[in-house]
Amino acid sequence: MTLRIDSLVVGYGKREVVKGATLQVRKGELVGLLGSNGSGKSTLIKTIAGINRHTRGSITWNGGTDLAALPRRELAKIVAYVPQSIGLSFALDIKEAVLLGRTPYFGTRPRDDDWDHVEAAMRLLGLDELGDRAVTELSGGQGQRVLIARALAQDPEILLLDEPTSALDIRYQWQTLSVARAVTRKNNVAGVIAIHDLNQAARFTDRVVFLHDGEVIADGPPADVYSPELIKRVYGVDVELSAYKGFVQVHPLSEHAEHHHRPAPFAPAFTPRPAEGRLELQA
Ligand SMILES: Nc1ncnc2c1ncn2[C@@H]1O[C@H](COP(=O)(O)OP(=O)(O)OP(=O)(O)O)[C@@H](O)[C@H]1O
Repeated sequence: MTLRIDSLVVGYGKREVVKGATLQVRKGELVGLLGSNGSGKSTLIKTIAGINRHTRGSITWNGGTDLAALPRRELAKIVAYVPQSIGLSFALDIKEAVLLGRTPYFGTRPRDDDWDHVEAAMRLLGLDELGDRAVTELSGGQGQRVLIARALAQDPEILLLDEPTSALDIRYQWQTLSVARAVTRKNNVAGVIAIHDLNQAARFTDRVVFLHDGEVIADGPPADVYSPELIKRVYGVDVELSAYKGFVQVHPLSEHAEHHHRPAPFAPAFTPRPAEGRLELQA
């Protein structure tokens, strides 16, 4: 019951971007994919989703199903993918857009069961409040929530989220990450989320995998994996770690932040006046 990615190589033209990545995601687990801009996170996620093709290695599910060899409709019953960018250009209302997630399951017409999935997904993402607006009229964050609802309506076994919270305000960031966390656990889904916020990754994921220049350089629970050395290597930033309610948290150290940690320079409250042979307090 595992998504296995073995020695995966993916490139654009002759340029390799994912360079032999190996990782696994078990059912019920949410894995955070971390790494600097351009490290290969989206490329890896799109390859699992069947959008990019790998040149070497393998992607298997449940001990042997080669995901890259599945017909598109069969793949869509297993894998749901939420892209980084919005791109909702069809003249559909919200409900119809979420219903697109059910197309692998019905023939010409959706059944009651399909609508049940649509309504449940809309409720989870707070979309029922938005009524029957056209998706082209939604804000960036509302559109992002429609895409996530569409992926959940798909009732996948593998859920791939590429920076799903980048356009969301803090309320919906937390709601979306909580939903991703809950859905992977409750529905026994293998979840992968590319995410930039190290603190949210620590809060919501079971495990983090760091990609660095297309290679996996760390893999494990955030509290075990995060270290100032690793973060310096990946992002070139000096950080300090702390614990908050049992979660590891990362604090970048700027010149300014370091200044606050230093004791104030010693300033005597009085000045000796040797000429007069005694000490006087300064006013
Ligand atoms: N369609 C493409 N054609 C050519 N090169 C691409 C394409 N998409 C991505 N790349 C290159 O592949 C590398 C990895 O990009 P990718 O989008 O996978 O990184 P990422 O880790 O998701 O980055 P970010 O954090 O900025 O989203 C980058 O150098 C990028 O320029």
